[in-house]
Amino acid sequence: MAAVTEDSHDLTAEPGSTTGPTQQPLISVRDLWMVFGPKAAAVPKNSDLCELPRRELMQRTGNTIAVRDVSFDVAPGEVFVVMGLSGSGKSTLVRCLTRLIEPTAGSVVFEGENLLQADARRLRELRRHKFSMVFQNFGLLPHRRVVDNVAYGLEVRGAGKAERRARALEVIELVGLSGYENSYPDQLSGGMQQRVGLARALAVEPDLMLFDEPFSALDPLIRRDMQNEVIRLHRELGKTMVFITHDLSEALKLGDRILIMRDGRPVQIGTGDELVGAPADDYVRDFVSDVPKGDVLTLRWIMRPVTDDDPVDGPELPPGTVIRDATRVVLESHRPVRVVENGKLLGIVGDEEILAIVAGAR
Ligand SMILES: Nc1ncnc2c1ncn2[C@@H]1O[C@H](COP(=O)(O)OP(=O)(O)OP(=O)(O)O)[C@@H](O)[C@H]1O
Repeated sequence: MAAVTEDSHDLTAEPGSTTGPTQQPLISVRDLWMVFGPKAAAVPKNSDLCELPRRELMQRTGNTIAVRDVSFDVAPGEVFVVMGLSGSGKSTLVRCLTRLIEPTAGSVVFEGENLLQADARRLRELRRHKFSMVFQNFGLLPHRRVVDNVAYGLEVRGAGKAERRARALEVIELVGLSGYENSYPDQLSGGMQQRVGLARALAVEPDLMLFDEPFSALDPLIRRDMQNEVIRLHRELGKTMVFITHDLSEALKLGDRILIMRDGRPVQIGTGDELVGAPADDYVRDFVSDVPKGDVLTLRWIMRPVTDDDPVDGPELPPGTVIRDATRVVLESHRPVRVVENGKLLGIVGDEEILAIVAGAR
């Protein structure tokens, strides 16, 4: 796993890993900077200023670097999570994707189009037809019934009343809110209000859904329900999602890949098992230290090469099997499990490898 170096933007996993979009990306971000303050554009070009600690840069120039040289691709249908502590630049980064905040430098290419060159009219069109956002504070219109909140994006787009209502009722059912069409937001619990937020975002059939810490304000149990809801909707609809969170367990649960940010910098991009199995630096290592490894890592991470002494007639499992799910098979078998991909024997896993993880030795 490559850590960030001054001359390297490759934060993805090493060859042979399972990650990284292989098809044409839906959205492609390159060398993106967002600097707040006077003469912001000068900052990315000035390596001395870029290296200053936050406070000093502010004192000397009045600028804050919120997003610092970030590059990544999101594949169609992927759930891409941006994770980091408060102030790490997550919200700014995601707002730059649709130019709700105007980036200082870099490029954002969406479906082959450089969004930084789009004029105001084209941007409006894209925001109405291609993107939708789910916010932490729900962002519902208090004086509108659920059905009218959900239909809002279609109304802005100029859809007729009957069409709007039909589509709104369809997505209200999809998010499990049938029966509440005529309620007002303040008659609903937080979780239900966020379901309305989800329905409103889905109603416009966007190509890209952006989630800005949508569940942070919810109680833990409701939050878990809503995470499962997003997983279900993603499975059913296959939408591409960019999801911001500061919660690692949420990131691991939802993300196909996760970008970890620190002080505006990208620290590592990878699947959950890559972050846990090969953290790029001490910061990521610290972040993932409490994650139960057996719940995240797969057999690929613990298999050992086959030697002449190893019996090779044990049960067979694919390398992507999560260790937790393989534990019983391995421990119950008298022979090591063979890790096989496309008919090829990659390695074997025996009791020792499993127990080392369960006992926290690896
Ligand atoms: N409009 C602004 N003007 C000046 N500085 C800003 C502005 N918006 C954000 N910042 C600064 O940019 C940095 C990144 O902020 P951002 O809100 O993107 O972080 P975040 O990771 O989303 O944090 P949080 O989870 O608290 O929202 C912070 O130092 C913040 O103070």
